[in-house]
Amino acid sequence: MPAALLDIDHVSKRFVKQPNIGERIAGMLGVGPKAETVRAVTDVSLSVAKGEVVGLVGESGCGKSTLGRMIAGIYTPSDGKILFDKVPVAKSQGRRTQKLTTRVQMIHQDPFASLNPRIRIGDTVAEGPVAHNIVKGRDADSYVADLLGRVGLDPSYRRRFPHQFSGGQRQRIAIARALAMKPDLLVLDEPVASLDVSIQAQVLNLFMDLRQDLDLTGIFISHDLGVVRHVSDRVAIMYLGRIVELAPTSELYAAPNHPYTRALFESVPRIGVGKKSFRPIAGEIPSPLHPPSGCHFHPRCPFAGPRCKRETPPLTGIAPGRFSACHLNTGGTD
Ligand SMILES: Nc1ncnc2c1ncn2[C@@H]1O[C@H](COP(=O)(O)OP(=O)(O)OP(=O)(O)O)[C@@H](O)[C@H]1O
Repeated sequence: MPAALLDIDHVSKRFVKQPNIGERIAGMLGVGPKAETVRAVTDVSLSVAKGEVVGLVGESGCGKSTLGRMIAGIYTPSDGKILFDKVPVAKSQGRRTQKLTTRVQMIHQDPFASLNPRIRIGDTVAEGPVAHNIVKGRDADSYVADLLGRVGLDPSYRRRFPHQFSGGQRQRIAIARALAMKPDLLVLDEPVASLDVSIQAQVLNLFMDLRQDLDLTGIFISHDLGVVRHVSDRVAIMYLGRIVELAPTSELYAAPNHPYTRALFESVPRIGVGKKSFRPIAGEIPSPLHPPSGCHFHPRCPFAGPRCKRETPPLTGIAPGRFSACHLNTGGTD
């Protein structure tokens, strides 16, 4: 196994959810809610090797974006640490870390929101690399023209404004802007979720080509199992802030182990198969304000026993390179 470029070590993130003004006044009178803690990410450990792409999958609210933002240095972990090339990634770590964060770039779901509508996209793409001395101001124009060509856009488009582009083109611009920083690691947060299916395929293929050409390392966040399968070497399945299964992509899709992973696969509708071929996962996702005891999935799990309510199963090796957090793999559920 090559040395890890990214090391996530027992990382958790909690947010304190403050009551709104009305609730605060009610709180002062002793009848309103108090500040509550959202456990967005809990005790996640993961190493990513250079050149590897790891997919993060899970239902809405399971903590994928929060983990991605911690990796990109946007959020600071509440506990644990994240090392990029052996140096901590966190805003609070000072100048060395700030410089480092240019090596980690994040691409978001909504490319329009991340592009300033009043700035020509050539200037948007050039802004970061000029500010960080990656390219000199006088060379910026040709640098941007080259990058646009690389992401499949006509170099002359650099004089246009964001509203003159389609969704797929904007996402290409967002990729060009991230690549302009010469990153070693890209965190892609639902990068194709807002695009039409045919455009999704184009953007995914572009990512795959760039990945090969530039030897990029990636964290690919998506709720879409099909998309993640296409781009990832390994996949981590998250449930309510924890990784419950981690495996090489082909092995995970051939034989998912964790009951949640299996339920997730069974809940995906497939083209050409009868309506009864998919089964939604039973019950609702519990609130991360009050996660269930033991295994967070136990209230929805068909195999849950008393041990699952009592003990949190650790992520345990079940085969070379495969990990799952389920008591069924370690002596049963009682
Ligand atoms: N800044 C914040 N303040 C308070 N709570 C937050 C904040 N950011 C995220 N959360 C909460 O943390 C939990 C995890 O959110 P997160 O966005 O990481 O999940 P996700 O898996 O990326 O979901 P989605 O796919 O819907 O974006 C959610 O309950 C969310 O409401």
